[in-house]
Amino acid sequence: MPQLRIALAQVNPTVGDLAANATQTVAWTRKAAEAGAHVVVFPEMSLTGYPVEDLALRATFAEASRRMVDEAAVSLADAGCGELLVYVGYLDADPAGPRDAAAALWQGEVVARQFKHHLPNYGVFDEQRWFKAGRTLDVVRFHGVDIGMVICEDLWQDGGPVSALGAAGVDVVVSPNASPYERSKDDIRLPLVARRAAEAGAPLVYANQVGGQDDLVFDGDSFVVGADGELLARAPQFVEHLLVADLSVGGGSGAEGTFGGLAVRRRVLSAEPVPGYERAVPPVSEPLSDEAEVWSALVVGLRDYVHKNGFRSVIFGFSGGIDSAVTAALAVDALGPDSVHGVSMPSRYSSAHSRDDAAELARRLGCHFRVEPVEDMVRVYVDGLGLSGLAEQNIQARVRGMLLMSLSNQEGHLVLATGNKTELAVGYSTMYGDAVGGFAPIKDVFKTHVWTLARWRNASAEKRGEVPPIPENSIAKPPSAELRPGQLDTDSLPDYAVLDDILDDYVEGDRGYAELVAAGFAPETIDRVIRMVDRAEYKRRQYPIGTKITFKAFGRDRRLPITNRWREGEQRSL
Ligand SMILES: Nc1ncnc2c1ncn2[C@@H]1O[C@H](COP(=O)(O)OP(=O)(O)OC[C@H]2O[C@@H]([n+]3cccc(C(=O)O)c3)[C@H](O)[C@@H]2O)[C@@H](O)[C@H]1O
Ligand SMILES: Nc1ncnc2c1ncn2[C@@H]1O[C@H](COP(=O)(O)OP(=O)(O)OP(=O)(O)O)[C@@H](O)[C@H]1O
Ligand SMILES: NC(=O)CC[C@H](N)C(=O)O
Repeated sequence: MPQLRIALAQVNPTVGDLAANATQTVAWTRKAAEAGAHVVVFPEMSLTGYPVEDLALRATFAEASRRMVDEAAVSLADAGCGELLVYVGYLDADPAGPRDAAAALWQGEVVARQFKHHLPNYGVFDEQRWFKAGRTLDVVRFHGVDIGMVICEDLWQDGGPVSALGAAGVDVVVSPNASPYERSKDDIRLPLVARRAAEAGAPLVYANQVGGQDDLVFDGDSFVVGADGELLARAPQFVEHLLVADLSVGGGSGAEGTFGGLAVRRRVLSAEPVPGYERAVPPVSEPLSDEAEVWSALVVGLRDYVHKNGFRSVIFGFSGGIDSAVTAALAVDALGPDSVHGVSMPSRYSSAHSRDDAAELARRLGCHFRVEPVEDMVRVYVDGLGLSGLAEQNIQARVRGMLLMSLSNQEGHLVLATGNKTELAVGYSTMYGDAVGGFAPIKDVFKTHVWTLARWRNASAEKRGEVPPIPENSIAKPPSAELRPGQLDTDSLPDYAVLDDILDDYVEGDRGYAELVAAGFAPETIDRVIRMVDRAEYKRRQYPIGTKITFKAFGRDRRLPITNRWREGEQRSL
């Protein structure tokens, strides 16, 4: 039976940096060559990065991407990797329009080229705006093995391109992917791909991107399944990795023609099987636990946003509360303590424990910390403008926001916003105040989940014999914005456990009023929450982006009009 060693290059490309991504392709192919691989599979659009969004519509970018594929083929050959068959992803364009494309490179040339067939157009994806769909499948015979390819969403279609490849006959299917992380998505992908392998009647090689890109983070988790769906190899999540797997597969006996409406083309590169060699046992990495997975997603999303945008450090307010404490622990895990600057900005309403807890947090993390009282600055506005009530309360948050932005301008740190998904949902933040910043690491984490993550992070530190980073007091105390004497979040909001349950149903589940009542929530609480959520749309639009970890994150996943008189449960007939 012919053998083939396949390497999955789980890399972290940077959108738009064609030259760096091509250099990365050569470097990782070299590693694959050293590992004795015959075939290397990179993620979807690995030369351009993913998603390129409206860059896809720029003719100059598409042209540069097409040129880079040819240059990459030559560079690979020049680097002594010409005998490896290398699958890369890139942006193509032809008279029909832009294409999400993959190419097979061999001996300095592009030997196969295929466009994505199914263009996802839901959630965060707008691919029908960006690309035209392909209609062909390019199979190559390499070392006597027929290799077909499909790109990401093509795998998610029952009876799609994979079943066409199965009908045409292939020995292996390789698949470049850029599948963004969402909680528990890995539990869906593996059985899905196993079903596709059965449909193809061949092993399936699933190579996924890793790393952060704006509000998306990719977990990698690349793997190989056999024709029977058995998991043969699996890469670790959230790190760049070269996964190498040996496959013994049936030798090329497929047909050309039209299958499932798609034209299957074939090209023979080399009919001779590779001489027998000793197979290695491929590694099967264990997936991370639920909380470790979310934590890693938030760390990688933050780190890549900061570094890929040219920053070396971040700054934000340390209030002694749980949100800024979790943000600080994430920032230190992502960037190291020397790149994190905490600022305590006490006002007349700040409690002694909030200052102490903030200082203790900084001590435990070993990050930079300073105290900048805001009382005098606040007084200038309050007295000068005659502010009172909510206006007086909010000016404290606004002075803090201005102070942080000024330090950012002066010292070059990126400002982080510390708001969580619950606050964002109900509009519980001050615009141009605690909502300022360039990136919001926990904006897709519900408040109750913030506490869970804090406890998990402390417990995992303890297990390693390290100091738990988050002061116990920040976890245990009742949350307060401290904008007026004795203020508690629960003065304005329902209890967070109830609130998060309703939000989960209304925001994530898109449930209607009657369904929320049927779920057992008190009608007056539902009314109140729905009104707060709907009214806060304008605030969310102005909020910084942050890493998506849920099925439906605020932003591209949930696009609602701001000017909107529809209210659940308030419909009247004429
Ligand atoms: N549809 C619309 N489109 C565009 N802009 C709109 C708007 N509706 C109001 N606005 C503007 O928004 C302003 C109101 O928003 P804003 O100034 O932010 O103020 P607002 O939402 O009225 O008050 C902030 C709330 O968040 C709470 N808070 C603040 C800070 C931190 C925390 C925390 O615990 O983390 C909580 C605070 O206790 C208070 O309940 C209006 O004065 C108006 O200028
Ligand atoms: N006294 C303060 N010193 C420094 N930063 C502050 C202070 N008060 C608020 N902030 C900043 O504003 C954010 C909003 O905090 P606030 O105390 O209003 O409520 P919160 O949403 O419960 O946040 P946290 O749990 O971090 O306190 C904080 O996370 C922090 O970054
Ligand atoms: N890039 C894509 O086609 C991604 C879509 C796919 N359903 C996924 O999230 O895995």
